[in-house]
Amino acid sequence: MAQSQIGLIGLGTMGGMLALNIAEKGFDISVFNRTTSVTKSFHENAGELASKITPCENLEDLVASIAKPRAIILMVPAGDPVDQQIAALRAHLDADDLIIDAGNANFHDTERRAEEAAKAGPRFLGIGVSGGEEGARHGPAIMGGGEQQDWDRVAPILNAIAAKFDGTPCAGFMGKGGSGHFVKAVHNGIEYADMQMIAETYGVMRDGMGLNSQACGDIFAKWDEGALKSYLIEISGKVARATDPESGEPMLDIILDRAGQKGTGRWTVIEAQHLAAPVPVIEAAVMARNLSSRLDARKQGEDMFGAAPEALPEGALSAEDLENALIAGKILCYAQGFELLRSANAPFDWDLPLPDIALVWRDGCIIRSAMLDDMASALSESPDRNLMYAPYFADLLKAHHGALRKVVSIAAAHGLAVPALSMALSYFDTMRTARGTANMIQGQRDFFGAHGFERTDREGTDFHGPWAM
Ligand SMILES: NC(=O)C1=CN([C@@H]2O[C@H](COP(=O)(O)OP(=O)(O)OC[C@H]3O[C@@H](n4cnc5c(N)ncnc54)[C@H](OP(=O)(O)O)[C@@H]3O)[C@@H](O)[C@H]2O)C=CC1
Ligand SMILES: O=C(CO)[C@H](O)[C@H](O)COP(=O)(O)O
Repeated sequence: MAQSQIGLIGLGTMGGMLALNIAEKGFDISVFNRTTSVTKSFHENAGELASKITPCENLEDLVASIAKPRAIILMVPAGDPVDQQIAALRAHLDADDLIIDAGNANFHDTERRAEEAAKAGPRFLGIGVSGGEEGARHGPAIMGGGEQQDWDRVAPILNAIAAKFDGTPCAGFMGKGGSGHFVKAVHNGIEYADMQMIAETYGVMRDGMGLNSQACGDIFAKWDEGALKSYLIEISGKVARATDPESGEPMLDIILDRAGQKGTGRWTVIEAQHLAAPVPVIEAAVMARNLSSRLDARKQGEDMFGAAPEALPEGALSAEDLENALIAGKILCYAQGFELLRSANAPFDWDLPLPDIALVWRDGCIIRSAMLDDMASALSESPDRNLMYAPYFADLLKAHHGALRKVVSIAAAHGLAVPALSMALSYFDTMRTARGTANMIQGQRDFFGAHGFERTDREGTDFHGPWAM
């Protein structure tokens, strides 16, 4: 019997769809799931793709059904499940077989697993996959990390299943170790920030401008025809326009305002702090998700102080102001994400291909957006330049930072919380202020701790002030 070209473990939301995608592209695939009934129903429902899929009830059968050297994708939750699967597989695999973790792993875990694999085998590749269920089925973006030879071995399959932008696969090798999962984490950090800023504009429209969900959805749909064209704006419009079949109410009106999270945004800001890389928009987005879960405390605050949001005066803000503010916020947030990627190169001895990352993100992934093609061009021209200083994006910022300031200031004056947009504005203002206020910090540090400071009028690093104790 012919053996499969690849195996996959974990037939959940992502794994099931990836397996169908792989089969559809003409590859024979063996699949295994912890719960056997899932494997059976997956195969029964695979339709005409079923003949390309070998369902397996245990790991021995899975391994035996794959051609050597084997490649097996793991699509299970991050953390212990991945380690458990690797440990279970190790007993059945040869040293030159390849385990591919395609989940959202913390890249530190991927680094560790790559080191363990280098010592004891089997081989190991960590790939970030983005696009959700639909992307996994019809074309995700894929960010690989590990040994180039292992990427090359499975690249024909990964390129075939990836989304295509003008015919180019949205899949790329990012470098060694955990670099693929690091790039995916930063992708998710940007995703958090993008989603949060969109949610903030929705809040201004709903609470400040008194628009209903349908009207907000119509505005998002219009924005999706302009500079903001992106998957997240598109689905925001669809979410806002949807009606709950049970109650007949707008879906948005019956969804609780408590956002879930699986940890990738948090990983991104923790790592950014370790690297001293400023990503304030992403930090604000993670903070906002954390605050969203404090439902009781927020209710207590509203009872005590009165509800914050106030209706805006007629004509105070237009949908165009919000659109332009979002354009500026989006550029600044992506700029921070790419700066974070760059700042990881030296400490991890990576050479992350920033222009290629922008190319990979152009389609298939959750943050795909019309701007990414221009970002790829700007990064190709000058990979070391902050995106906000690239002429194309600098011109957009010059045109739209006024709208960002208007939205943030009017929102603040009327109790409409816009933390991510505010952070985008603060970042922008800080990054165009040659003389900031850290001289005061240095004076304070020297006063209480004799930490020393630099002077504006002399060379040297260890000056002290005439502080009277
Ligand atoms: N959903 C999404 O949009 C995206 C998810 N990801 C990542 O992909 C991975 C899978 O996510 P998703 O498909 O959404 O998750 P699901 O919860 O839909 O599926 C999880 C799968 O993992 C299996 N599983 C769970 N725990 C274990 C375990 N301890 N040992 C073995 N198998 C286990 C489940 O098997 P069983 O049927 O037995 O429970 C199931 O097949 C995660 O790392 C996630 O972060 C990445 C990109 C997008
Ligand atoms: O990786 C993804 C999209 O790119 C997953 O959907 C992930 O679960 C999103 O993160 P969170 O669950 O924390 O919102």
